[in-house]
Amino acid sequence: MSTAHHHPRPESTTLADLIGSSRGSETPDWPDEDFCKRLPKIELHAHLTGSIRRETLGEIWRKRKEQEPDFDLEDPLVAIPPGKVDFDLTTFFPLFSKYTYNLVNSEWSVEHATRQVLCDFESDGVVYLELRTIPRAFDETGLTKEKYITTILSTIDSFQSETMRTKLILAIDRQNTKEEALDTVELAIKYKSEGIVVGVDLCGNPAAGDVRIFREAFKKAKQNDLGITLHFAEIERQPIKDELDILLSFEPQRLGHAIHIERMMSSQSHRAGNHMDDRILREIRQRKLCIELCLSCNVYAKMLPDRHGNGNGSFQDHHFKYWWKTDCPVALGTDDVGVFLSDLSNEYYLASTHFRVNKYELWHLVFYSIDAIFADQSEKDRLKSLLLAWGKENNLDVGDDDESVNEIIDHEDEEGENSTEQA
Ligand SMILES: CNc1ncnc2c1ncn2[C@@H]1O[C@H](COP(=O)(O)O)[C@@H](O)[C@H]1O
Repeated sequence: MSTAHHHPRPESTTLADLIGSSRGSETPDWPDEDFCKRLPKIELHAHLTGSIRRETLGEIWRKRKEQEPDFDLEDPLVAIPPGKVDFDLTTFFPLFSKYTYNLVNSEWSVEHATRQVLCDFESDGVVYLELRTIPRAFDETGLTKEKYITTILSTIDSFQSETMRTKLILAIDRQNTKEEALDTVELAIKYKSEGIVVGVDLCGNPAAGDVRIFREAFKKAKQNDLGITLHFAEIERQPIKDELDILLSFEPQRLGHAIHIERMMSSQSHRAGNHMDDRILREIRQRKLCIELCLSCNVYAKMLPDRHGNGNGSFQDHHFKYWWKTDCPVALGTDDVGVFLSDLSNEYYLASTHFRVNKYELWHLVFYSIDAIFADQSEKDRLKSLLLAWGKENNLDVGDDDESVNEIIDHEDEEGENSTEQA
């Protein structure tokens, strides 16, 4: 990757060396936590309900208890103990369906929780945020899907500032019906003109659902100029054989997680006879789709294949290692910071320490992902000038303008094709 040409990486051999050197004063190229916090960041993969702090759930729970002493949902401190992050895919989804959705189910609680989520992203140095949420109706409080969304939209609207701009993606749950998916797209179309709703996502339990039924919904989203991002290959065996082909036929600009598609990482699967399809990988790289990567989520939820033979995949096994050297933009994201307890600056710090990403390269990751946001050109321009100015102030060799940075990006594009094979 050409950025490495600008800033050769020291030949540290162990992670301990690397973490040590990144904190040492002799190697100013290595980011520390403060750098990662100050770096103006873009968050493109954050689920609203999964981003709610446990303390906030506690506040909502206590208020509810005051109003309804018979309210019998467990205290969040018991249901989701402080510090617990080891949810796997079988315990993770029920956390929402069995707990959070029974608590955050009224206009007040949705607004209160959304406000806290926005505050937290802003104070972590996020300058552009795309939150996503599945429109949900709550019969017990009479909150309709539309009211749920308009409550979030007005909270976002009242929070907009020069420091952080927020957009909203409406998500289709893999367990939705065809009609429910179409309704979600209709809602997105209806609110798009107000400027906050920018796209549609497909998420939910990756072991469930048949994505073929969503063809029409995504076609409609595309026709109406909504951005499309899809959770992709989160598990090794998709519920239907050609799921990944079908998802690519929805013409997404971005893919979330994109874990189980890389041949280089699947030698064990090869032996087991479920080898990944290089065609899918090539297609993604040819289209230069933006890959939204969530390190802590994937490690804590044990979603990564074990490549070092020491149990579940660790940070070093993360496919960030692969993607950040391709010409596909990589957008680091938190996924569910309320569950995995790692904020976006920490995700940058983790990437930097585990994969030897220097300050310039970290900055470049953000810069290169700007074109993958779903907002319009004026927002992209704002972010580019902000990043360029910040890079200069912090003595990064960012070039004089947007174009000189893009020259580096063009150079990377030429390298793209071959590395699929090397991989
Ligand atoms: C491994 N990571 C993930 N993979 C797939 N879907 C995920 C997810 N993390 C969260 N969600 C989806 O987002 C909902 C919570 O936010 P909202 O109520 O919509 O705001 C969850 O119910 C789940 O369907």
